[in-house]
Amino acid sequence: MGQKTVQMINESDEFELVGGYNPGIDVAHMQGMGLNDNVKLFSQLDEIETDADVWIDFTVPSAVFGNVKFAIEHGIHPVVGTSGMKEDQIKQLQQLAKEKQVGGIIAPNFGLSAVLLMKFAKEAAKYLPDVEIIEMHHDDKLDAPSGTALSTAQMISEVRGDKPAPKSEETLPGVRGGDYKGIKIHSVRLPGYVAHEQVLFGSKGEALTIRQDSFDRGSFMNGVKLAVPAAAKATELIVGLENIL
Ligand SMILES: NC(=O)C1=CN([C@@H]2O[C@H](COP(=O)(O)OP(=O)(O)OC[C@H]3O[C@@H](n4cnc5c(N)ncnc54)[C@H](OP(=O)(O)O)[C@@H]3O)[C@@H](O)[C@H]2O)C=CC1
Ligand SMILES: O=C(O)C1=N[C@H](C(=O)O)C[C@H](O)C1
Repeated sequence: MGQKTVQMINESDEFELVGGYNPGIDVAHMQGMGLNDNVKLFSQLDEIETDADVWIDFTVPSAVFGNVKFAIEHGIHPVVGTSGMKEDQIKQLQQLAKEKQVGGIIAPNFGLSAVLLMKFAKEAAKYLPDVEIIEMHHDDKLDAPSGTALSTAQMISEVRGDKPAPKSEETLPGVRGGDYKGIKIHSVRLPGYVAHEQVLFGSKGEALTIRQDSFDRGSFMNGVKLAVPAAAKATELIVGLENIL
């Protein structure tokens, strides 16, 4: 995603890349990404000195909270794609953003198909409250469930409330998947996959399946392009791309 972001910025007339950060910085690799000579590279958070307006974070679940906190504290508006942040961490960052008046955007998914899937699933759950989610990703993904699946479950539970999933004895532990307020989430990790999600609704005598597929990681950049100017003028930390579309 870092490479796609650099490519998108280099091709844009609106944005300029002024810096890059990676604690395990590999200069040769970064040079291969087509960075200009005036792009400053940093390998330690506390060494970052920049007049950047926006911080785009596609990193790892263990680092994202610290990165975004640093950005807000230094007046840089965050655009966050990294998954795996806990609800209380997001709340803390929202509070900090409010105090500092440095807003930004956290988007579990920057792909339009995924944003629409979440909206449609929330609508469907009003009428079809029995639902399970299957998310499918490449086998390098560090976290499970995906941020998108968790966000889908959160949006569905806003309209249907808590509803326990049917009880069944697991003769193979974990076989019924994770449980978010009664919504079962199943995470598939396979080579060849990119990012995909299905939301399955069941009812008496009928069913509805909503599916989205991200086949190319460049597709997430459409959402990032929209998020950057919106984040730069935001005074609070917005969660969900749908809130700026
Ligand atoms: N919201 C969205 O639309 C999307 C979100 N994502 C999410 O974005 C994140 C990144 O995905 P992806 O690019 O596939 O993952 P990768 O593992 O390919 O890239 C993560 C990068 O973060 C670097 N990194 C590791 N630790 C830190 C740190 N402490 N601070 C800064 N950088 C660090 C890694 O460097 P090194 O290799 O040297 O360890 C690596 O370059 C994931 O959480 C993923 O779920 C992905 C796609 C779309
Ligand atoms: O790791 C990925 O690839 C993706 N991560 C995000 C998530 O956890 O939902 C978004 C998209 O699914 C791709």
